[in-house]
Amino acid sequence: MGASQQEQGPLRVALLGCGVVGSEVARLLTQQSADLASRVGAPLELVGIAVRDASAPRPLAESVDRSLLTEDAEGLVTRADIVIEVMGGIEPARSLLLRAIEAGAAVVTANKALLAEDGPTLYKAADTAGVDIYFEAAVAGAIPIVRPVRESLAGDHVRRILGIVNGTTNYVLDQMASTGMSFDDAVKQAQDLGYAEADPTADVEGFDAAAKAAILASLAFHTRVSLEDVAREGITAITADDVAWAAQTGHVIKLLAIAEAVTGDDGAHGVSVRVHPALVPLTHPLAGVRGAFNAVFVEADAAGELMFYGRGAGGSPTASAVLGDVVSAARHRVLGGKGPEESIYAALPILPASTAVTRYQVRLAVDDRPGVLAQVAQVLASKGVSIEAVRQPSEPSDGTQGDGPTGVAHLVITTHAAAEAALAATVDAIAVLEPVREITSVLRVEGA
Ligand SMILES: NC(=O)C1=CN([C@@H]2O[C@H](COP(=O)(O)OP(=O)(O)OC[C@H]3O[C@@H](n4cnc5c(N)ncnc54)[C@H](O)[C@@H]3O)[C@@H](O)[C@H]2O)C=CC1
Ligand SMILES: N[C@@H](CC=O)C(=O)O
Ligand code: NA
Repeated sequence: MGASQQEQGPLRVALLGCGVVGSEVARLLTQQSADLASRVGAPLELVGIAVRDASAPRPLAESVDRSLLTEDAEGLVTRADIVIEVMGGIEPARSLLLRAIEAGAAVVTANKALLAEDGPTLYKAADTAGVDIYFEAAVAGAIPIVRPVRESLAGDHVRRILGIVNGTTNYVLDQMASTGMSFDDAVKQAQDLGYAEADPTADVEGFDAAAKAAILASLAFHTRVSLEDVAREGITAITADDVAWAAQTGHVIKLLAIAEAVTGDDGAHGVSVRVHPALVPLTHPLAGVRGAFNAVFVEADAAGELMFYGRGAGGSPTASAVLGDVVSAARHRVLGGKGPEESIYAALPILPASTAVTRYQVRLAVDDRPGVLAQVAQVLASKGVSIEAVRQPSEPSDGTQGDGPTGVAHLVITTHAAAEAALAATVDAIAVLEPVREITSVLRVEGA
């Protein structure tokens, strides 16, 4: 350690929230204090942990001094050099972060919901105050993806980001596919394991993935993208039957987040961002992303394809990302310098998700008699939707439809890439054909 570093006094660190992530941040800050001091060039002193109820029992590592727990979050943020926000929600998290920034503190947050709703207010406040704002933990937990997109790829042109960015839904879909567990039981397990948000609706309805997609899209395309710009569909409509049929046809269902450069009908360039369940071929690397793991593919003009993989949820992995940000902010305090500011110079229009063309798989139950397939194919042709494959598989081996009516055949039609509107019109026309009993599901196919 150099002389100037030895003279540096401790940096005061305030922690807001002591739940799944906060308790692990506190543990790492205290257990690894010697290493952190060496890496930063100054000790990091945890000066307080804001909680709702300081007397409530909570599992905390022995290294953490319980007298640091306080219910005075407002007072705490004004006496710190670095404020870590891991309490979640919009308020009071936003007000506390703004207050910390105004008081001159650098801030680190894992709060994707807040960033996707009102990130620009925080970024502007941080720019005005000349302090750092870091948020690696807000997207894909432990996986370094914010920093690579925000900094490492700052000299390139990102074309597309495609990934699994929600651990809870990936865990749920994986459990349903691999063990036959029910949706509700799998969600409960994800909650018990610390993957789910305080309200797991945010996970299963796709809000959490949409917030992360908005954050990544903003960084990748130098354009403000907020939660409401993201076309969102969660996994609550996915049935055990869908999961079984996906396997039968060589796929697995994943909740995907996709942000891509698109060209509108008028030739204008823009960005489209969407989150929805999709069929992924078993041969694609995303199909092998199990449990609460996440994976993100980035396609950039010069770099080509990049893949980021790791634990996307859970206390310890998320705390790792938080601590990395704390070290960056702390180094700036010691050595000078500052992290990047918001980059929105491109200001691209946000185009509807329907601008993107994708392949689809349409599953339907029809009368089991000659000529039906020809009728269905005729509708597809008349709507300009090209067929890639038609299968009439036997029912899934788990018998999910095994006691259905006799005389019924199941058709699985995979299309070539088609526009959303053309596909919707096609499905509507097929549904009213006389031998068609039911359109069982319509799912996008990605990653072929
Ligand atoms: N759990 C995970 O795997 C990940 C969580 N995150 C984000 O990290 C943040 C925290 O998540 P978790 O630790 O899982 O949540 P949690 O619900 O386990 O912990 C939140 C903590 O903040 C405290 N808190 C909430 N409002 C408060 C207030 N007004 N005053 C004082 N304390 C308050 C709660 O009492 C609780 O201790 C959220 O923004 C979440 O989206 C990000 C990545 C992964
Ligand atoms: N609830 C989130 C936690 C991490 O961001 C998830 O399941 O991915
Ligand atoms: Na991350």
